[in-house]
Amino acid sequence: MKNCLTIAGSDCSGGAGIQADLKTFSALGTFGMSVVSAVVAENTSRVISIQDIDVKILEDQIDAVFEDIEVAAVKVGMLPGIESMRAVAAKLREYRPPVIVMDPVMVATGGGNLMNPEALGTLKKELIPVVTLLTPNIPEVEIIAGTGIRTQEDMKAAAVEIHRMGAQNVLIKGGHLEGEAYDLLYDGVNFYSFSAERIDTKNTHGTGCTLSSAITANLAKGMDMPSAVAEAKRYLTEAIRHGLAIGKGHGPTNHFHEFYRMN
Ligand SMILES: Nc1ncnc2c1ncn2[C@@H]1O[C@H](COP(=O)(O)OP(=O)(O)O)[C@@H](O)[C@H]1O
Ligand SMILES: Cc1ncc(COP(=O)(O)OP(=O)(O)O)c(N)n1
Repeated sequence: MKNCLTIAGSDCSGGAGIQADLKTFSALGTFGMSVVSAVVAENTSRVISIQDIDVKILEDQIDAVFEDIEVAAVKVGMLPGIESMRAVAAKLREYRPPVIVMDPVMVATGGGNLMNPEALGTLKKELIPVVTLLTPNIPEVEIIAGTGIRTQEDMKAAAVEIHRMGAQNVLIKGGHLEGEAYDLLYDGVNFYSFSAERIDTKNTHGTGCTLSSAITANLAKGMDMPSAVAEAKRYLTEAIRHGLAIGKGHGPTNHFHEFYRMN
């Protein structure tokens, strides 16, 4: 079995963050480990408060995993600010895991900033250049690339721009656009399109976390990038289709649906 590590925030309501990542790692047959970067008091409707994890214990958690266990792939999610970004970037440069997938989490679906906007420069300078794959949503692309995104051509231009910043691969998620659920992968040479039906549901809490951790697990298992993304999107689409109407706001994706009992 391959070992996957998530470095991300904790969502106490279980839909996003390390909780979504660990459920996804397990559902896809990998062993999941977690380094907590922040504790977020949030639910399906709102973010109440955030406690950043002290940098020393953040670094110690990463050391504890890497000094003892072989890590096939790392997923990086919420990093709340400059200090945590610098610490994680330094540890990733030190341990050089074979795969690093980063979801540059900025804002929760229910509203609420999960990244200090002042950390944007650090994200671009220290983290984007070390990742195997960056998976921004449309608002995140607009902030990182500094350009508005309306069309698939806009997505292509922004993917090229983010690749130039140092990400080996860029997957722009189109969930925030209208029409089919269209995502675009760029590997520096080729573009790959991934389309799925848009499911009519409000239960989409944790979709970005689920997709990036599913890609991480698939890469850990040895899939090439386009296959890892295609399979992860199949998994995610079913997890949304069978999403759970839990809570008063945006319910979470469901990791234990029939699709995975059959595969
Ligand atoms: N209603 C939906 N039906 C099917 N797929 C969706 C739906 N909403 C989002 N997706 C897909 O979920 C993934 C995450 O999308 P997005 O909402 O853009 O990111 P984030 O969750 O980070 O905001 C993408 O693959 C996107 O195409
Ligand atoms: C702790 C934590 N991390 C990440 C997110 C955002 O997750 P995402 O998968 O983008 O889902 P939405 O919340 O945007 O639906 C989070 N909310 N909490």
